[in-house]
Amino acid sequence: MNGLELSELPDDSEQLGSYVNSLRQRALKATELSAVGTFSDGFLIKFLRARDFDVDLSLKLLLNYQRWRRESPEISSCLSPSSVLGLLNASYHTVLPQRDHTGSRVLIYRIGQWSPKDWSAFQVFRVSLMTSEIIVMETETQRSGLKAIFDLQGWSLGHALQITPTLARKISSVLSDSFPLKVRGIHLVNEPKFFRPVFAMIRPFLPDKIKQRIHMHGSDFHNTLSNIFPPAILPPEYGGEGPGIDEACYGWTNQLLQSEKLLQQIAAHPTADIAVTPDDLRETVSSVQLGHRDWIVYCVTSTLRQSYIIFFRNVTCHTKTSFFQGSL
Ligand SMILES: Cc1c(C)c2c(c(C)c1O)CC[C@@](C)(CCC[C@H](C)CCC[C@H](C)CCCC(C)C)O2
Repeated sequence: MNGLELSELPDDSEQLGSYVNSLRQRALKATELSAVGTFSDGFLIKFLRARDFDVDLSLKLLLNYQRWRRESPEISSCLSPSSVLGLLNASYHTVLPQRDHTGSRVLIYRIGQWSPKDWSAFQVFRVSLMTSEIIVMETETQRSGLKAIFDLQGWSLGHALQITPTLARKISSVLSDSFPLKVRGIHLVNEPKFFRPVFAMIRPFLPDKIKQRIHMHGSDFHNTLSNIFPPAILPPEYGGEGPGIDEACYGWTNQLLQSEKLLQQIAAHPTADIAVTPDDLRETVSSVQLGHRDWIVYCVTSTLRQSYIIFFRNVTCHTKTSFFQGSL
């Protein structure tokens, strides 16, 4: 089976097991000296899918991801959507509700809505990292990657001064080999002439493959964008017939806010499965009792938006009702 066929298989299929185990062994060897304890299957599969199940390349990506996070605590240690709520409420960013015709997620960033007086480039970068961590949990996004539209209308000296050479390096790293997402296209629109010097800092560090995927559309982008993306999914502001940009931004802001806890866990334990506490469960037992005999099996979707099957044996009425108080 080739990488693309493997990528189509679900996370729990047997054929993936040997790839997951060999990446885990090599990652544990390579990170022996650091404090990383375990790697969950789900964590490793993201890196395998991102590199079409080439274990060498997946390992390299995984180590780069760890290094990037270690070297960028100013960005990666605080993944809290509520800490950048002002930016989100200004309609700076959205992930469109619908994928494009190839299955890619479509992201929009509107630089003009970022006031550089109020928000540092680190905070702005965190928005991208939060979105990336959320969408990379989706199997379909692991397979089909993302496309981003950057609207540079309103790009000013104040913005440019925030993009230091160090930050430019960090931008090129996440775009090339430090995050397990396939970048399928970057579309710049409304880019002014004086964006060029900033782009010139980022470009030299990008591999050819990514360079070729960056397109400059200028201010006459309505037609060109709607040739690339199905018009039905794009907001009218970008030449489509989908929901308006403010509505789309509002929708994604809510998704991010709902993921606050999940992002906190990713910032603290990026390599582990998401841990669930009784508190997470108590709020949202949307469950069915599947089994009987001495086992009681519940299927639970937690506030962290992951599903769990929970097995109980010999449950007394008391523990059951207190654990699921008010929810069943
Ligand atoms: C995983 C991942 C991350 C984390 C990511 C992006 C993409 C495509 C990813 O796949 C794109 C945006 C970026 C690099 C954050 C950028 C934050 C800065 C502060 C925005 C300033 C504006 C840039 C000067 C505009 C041009 C950038 C393009 C050439 C990418 O974060």
